[in-house]
Amino acid sequence: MRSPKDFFAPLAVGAPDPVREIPNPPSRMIHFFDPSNPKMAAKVPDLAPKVDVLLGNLEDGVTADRKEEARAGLVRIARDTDFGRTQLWTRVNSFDSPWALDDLITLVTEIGDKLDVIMVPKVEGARDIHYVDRLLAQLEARVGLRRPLLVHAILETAGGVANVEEIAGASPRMQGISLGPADLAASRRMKTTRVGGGHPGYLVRADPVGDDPHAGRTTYQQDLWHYTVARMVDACVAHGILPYYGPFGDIRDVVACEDQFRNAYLLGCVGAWSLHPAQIDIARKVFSPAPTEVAWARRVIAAMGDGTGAVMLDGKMQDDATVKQCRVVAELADALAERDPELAEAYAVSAAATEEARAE
Ligand SMILES: CC(=O)SCCNC(=O)CCNC(=O)[C@H](O)C(C)(C)COP(=O)(O)OP(=O)(O)OC[C@H]1O[C@@H](n2cnc3c(N)ncnc32)[C@H](O)[C@@H]1OP(=O)(O)O
Ligand SMILES: O=CC(=O)O
Ligand SMILES: [Mg+2]
Repeated sequence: MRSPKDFFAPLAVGAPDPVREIPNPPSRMIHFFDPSNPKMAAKVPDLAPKVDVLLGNLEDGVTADRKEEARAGLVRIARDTDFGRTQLWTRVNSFDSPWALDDLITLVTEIGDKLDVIMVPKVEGARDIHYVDRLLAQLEARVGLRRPLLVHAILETAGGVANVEEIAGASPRMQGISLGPADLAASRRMKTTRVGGGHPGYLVRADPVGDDPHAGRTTYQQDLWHYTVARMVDACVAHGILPYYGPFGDIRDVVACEDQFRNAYLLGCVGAWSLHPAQIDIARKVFSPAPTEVAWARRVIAAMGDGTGAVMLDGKMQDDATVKQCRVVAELADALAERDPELAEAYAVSAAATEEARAE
């Protein structure tokens, strides 16, 4: 275990000081693109202003014979594109692969100043984070980076889930964790071939009425990922880092995608991956609180004055705890409004409408 006293000392001479607080700009959608795919690469400049995070993916989804091209493509794109306020992330290959070492060396030395976060797949435990932590410090020192790169782990092995708390707290570089339901299903030997979402066979059934065990028994499909997402959220929040839902593979099923993203949002996740342009607006909608929720949160905050005691609002009890719940929503809305003029307008309109309703 690393001593708390030296947790914030650089791991290489000349590397930048580690961050003490994880930056939390909007990251509602982490949009994946394959830098070796010319069609996707051509869309990056147009996509940049529409997404919170663009991620150049080098791992699964990129064929083995295009790994080098993907790496070189990402270097080119990072140098040639104005990303504005949009963050640039990458997902490197897994540490047991023949490509990971060159991914890290090339990307940090060539475009380390452009990258915000390095996503690491198939993290099994703190040992994987310690490895990348030291290596990044050495590379940062070599090229003289002044800002440390942050690390994001994918939770996609049974071992990783068993060790999720130690992963979340393994380094001051830890920015967040995403659920990886495809690899995790394989690792656990779950019998689903879907990428995220529920399964018609995983259900609860209402009790029988009368003697017929088949008649009138409604079933409800369940979320296969509930336990893991909840566990991941607790591990992340306990360590001051950010939880994300990962991929939803049925691109055409925009309804189920929205439901899966919303489950994650309600449980505490700050964003999800978008694999296709069609999923960008779903994530924006789901991970931005609805104007009515924001208006309600602001009403509770206003009614609670200094935030202590108990009051009744529209028949609902409010107290010190509910005002904290409402601050989560209101603070998220303020942060998003700062970035997104459309949302700023929607939240301002809802605030004005609430004021009017109260005055009447
Ligand atoms: C389990 C995991 O690890 S998930 C993460 C790894 N996987 C990925 O990153 C997958 C990323 N996404 C993709 O590869 C693609 O979206 C696919 C394969 C799912 C579907 O691709 P297509 O069959 O081309 O979809 P579709 O025909 O609807 O695409 C429409 C257009 O959007 C483009 N497009 C598709 N996905 C993306 C994307 N992620 N980013 C930018 N552009 C995209 C296509 O190139 C196509 O361009 P065109 O109009 O110039 O021809
Ligand atoms: O990498 C993501 C996954 O679901 O696997
Ligand atoms: Mg995976």
